[in-house]
Amino acid sequence: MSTGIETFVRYRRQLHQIPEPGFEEFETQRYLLDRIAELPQDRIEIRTWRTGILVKVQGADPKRTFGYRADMDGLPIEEDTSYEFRSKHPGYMHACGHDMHMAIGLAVLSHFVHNPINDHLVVIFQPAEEGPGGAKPILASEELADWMPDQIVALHVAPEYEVGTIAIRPGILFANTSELFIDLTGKGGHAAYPHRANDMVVAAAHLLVQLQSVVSRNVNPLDAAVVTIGKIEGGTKQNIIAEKARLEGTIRTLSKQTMELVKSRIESLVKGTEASFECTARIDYGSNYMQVYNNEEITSEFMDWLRGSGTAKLYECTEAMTGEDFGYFLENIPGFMFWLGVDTPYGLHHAKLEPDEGAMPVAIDTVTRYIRWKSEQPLAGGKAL
Ligand SMILES: CC(=O)N[C@@H](CCC[C@H](N)C(=O)O)C(=O)O
Repeated sequence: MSTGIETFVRYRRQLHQIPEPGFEEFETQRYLLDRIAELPQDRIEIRTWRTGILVKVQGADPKRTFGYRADMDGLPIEEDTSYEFRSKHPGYMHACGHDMHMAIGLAVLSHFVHNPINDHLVVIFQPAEEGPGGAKPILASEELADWMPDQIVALHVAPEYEVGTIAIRPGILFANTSELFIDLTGKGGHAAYPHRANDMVVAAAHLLVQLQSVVSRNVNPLDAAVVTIGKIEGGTKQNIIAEKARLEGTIRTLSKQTMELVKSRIESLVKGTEASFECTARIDYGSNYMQVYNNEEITSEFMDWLRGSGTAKLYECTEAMTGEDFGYFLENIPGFMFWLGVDTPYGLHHAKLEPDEGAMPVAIDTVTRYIRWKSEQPLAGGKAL
């Protein structure tokens, strides 16, 4: 593996071409293992966990372990970028920057293999961030147990910030999330005999509108919550009354209490739908993600370091209603996540997302210099950080 930025930009483009769903990142895993095999092997150990990869770089005189985490999965989006290196997997796209997160991970790994520090480094390539969530099970895995970092860092591309900007805040950065799947079952029938059927397309339409009242009428306006239904399905043909309908969405809140309130209101509305439309309903909350809570002390220290380092312009941002299963890492390991400005008019999860690759050297420089600096700080009173 050569070490110039053009190498990692090339890797990002190659990864961009092979987006895969969560826990099916087989080609991605193979690609990363091939790149990791090109590194000098004498100071690294490699483990796989499902479709993920853990790589440990041995420190010269280790007292602690630093971690960098990159997510690996793509999204079910038909790409509509102007790239020559568009996705080769029909219907799938890296529309959340995970291709860049992984390429930056390879660069961080390569940097510390070639330029050792005293402490250990573990780079974690984690599957299934978009769902159902790889962070929680990888944290519980045997493969990570004896390599558990003492401090961990991750980043996420941010279309709304200029290249050269890092946005972060101590404390909560991203929301608590819960997926939401509602299945309605009524009685299908002939389109011309509505009185003999219970139409689940109509029931779903009413429920969809009622769900909009949860945030606007049940959540304190000074609190924050989102209920988004991103997909709705129902029926089989234009002249058949639909027996079944399904709503798929996500709930976001900045506190666990609000998550409970939102879920209990949704459950009441769904019960009401059963009564009103004489149907049965089933709610499935899919996967839930812990909020991303940046360790206040370490994040403030990083922000002070960043102001002095000049590797990027610091912006202290507000919380976002995005979700990230990196929250589970931060529940267990002190550390932080930051937004990396990639300056593009289209947002995350958009078919035209084209993050500016000029952000890659900013991230690589910041992460490697920060970890090196942190590793050189004396340990106070036997503490790991
Ligand atoms: C950074 C980002 O976009 N993350 C995703 C995480 C999705 C979690 C889960 N599948 C859900 O939809 O609740 C996001 O949509 O924020």
